[in-house]
Amino acid sequence: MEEIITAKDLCLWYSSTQALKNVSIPIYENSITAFIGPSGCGKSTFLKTLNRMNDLVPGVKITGELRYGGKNIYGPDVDVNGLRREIGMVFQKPNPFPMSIYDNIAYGPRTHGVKSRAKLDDIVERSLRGAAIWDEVKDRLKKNALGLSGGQQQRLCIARALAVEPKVLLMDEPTSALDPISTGKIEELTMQLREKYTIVMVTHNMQQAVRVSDYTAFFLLGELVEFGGTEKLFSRPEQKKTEEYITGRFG
Ligand SMILES: Nc1ncnc2c1ncn2[C@@H]1O[C@H](COP(=O)(O)OP(=O)(O)OP(=O)(O)O)[C@@H](O)[C@H]1O
Repeated sequence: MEEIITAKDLCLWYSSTQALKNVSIPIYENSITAFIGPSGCGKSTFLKTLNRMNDLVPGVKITGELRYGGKNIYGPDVDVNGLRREIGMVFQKPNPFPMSIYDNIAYGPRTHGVKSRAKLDDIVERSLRGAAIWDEVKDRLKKNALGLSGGQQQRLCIARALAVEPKVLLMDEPTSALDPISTGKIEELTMQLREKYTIVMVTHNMQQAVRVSDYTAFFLLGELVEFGGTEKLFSRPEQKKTEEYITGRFG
C-alpha cells in the first residue's frame, strides 16, 4: 500500500504546552486509519495538523516533518486552501450552513469557480449519492439543510466535503453526536468511501475502530504508543500500555 501521508518526529506546542511528542506514522492510501486514546492525548490535535487547521490557533509551534504525496505540508510554498481542498474535514457536530441542501453542496465548487448550472447539478447529485443520502433528499434540495435530522446533516456534511473531490477525509469523532442507527449508517458509508478516498478518523469508541478501520494508532499523553493493523493491535498489542487501554484498565 502507498503512503499518502507521512509524519516523522512531529511535535506541536500550544504556547508552552507540548501536545504532540515526536509522532511518526504512515497513513496508507485507500484505507481507514483510526486514532484512539484517552481524552486530551492529542488525537484531534494531530488530525488537525494534517490539513493545517491548527494554523488558525495562535501560539502554535510545530517541528518535525509532515508529508502529503511527498510534499511538505508546512512548506512555505503550500497553498493552504488547495491543501484543504485535497484533505477535507468532517467535524464532530454536524455543521451544515444555514442554506438549502443544494447550496450547501454547491458552496465549495462555486468558491472554486464552478458556475455552470448543469455542472453544479451534477456535482450535487454525485456528492449526495456518494454520501448515501441522495434518495432521502432528492425531492427537497431547495429546503433548508437545518431541517434534516442529525444523522442526515452529518451525511450532508460528508457530501459537502466530497463535492470538491478531496483525496483524504479527516473525520473528528463523526458519530459522537448521533444515535446508534445514524452511527451505523455513517460507519457503513465510511467503509464504502475507502474505495475512493483515504480516511483518518478520531474515535472515542474502540468498538467503532474495530468495526471500521484497517489501521489504528493509539495515542497517550501526546505520544504515539502503537500503530498497526487494527486486528493485530486489538488482539495482540505489542505495548503493555495499549493492552491496558484496550482492555479498559484506564482511560
Ligand atoms: N487550542 C488549544 N489551545 C491550548 N491547548 C489546547 C488547544 N487544543 C487542545 N489543547 C490541549 O492539547 C492537548 C491535546 O488535546 P486534543 O484535543 O488534541 O486531545 P484529544 O485526544 O483529541 O482529546 P478529546 O478526545 O477529549 O477530544 C490537551 O491537553 C488540550 O487541553
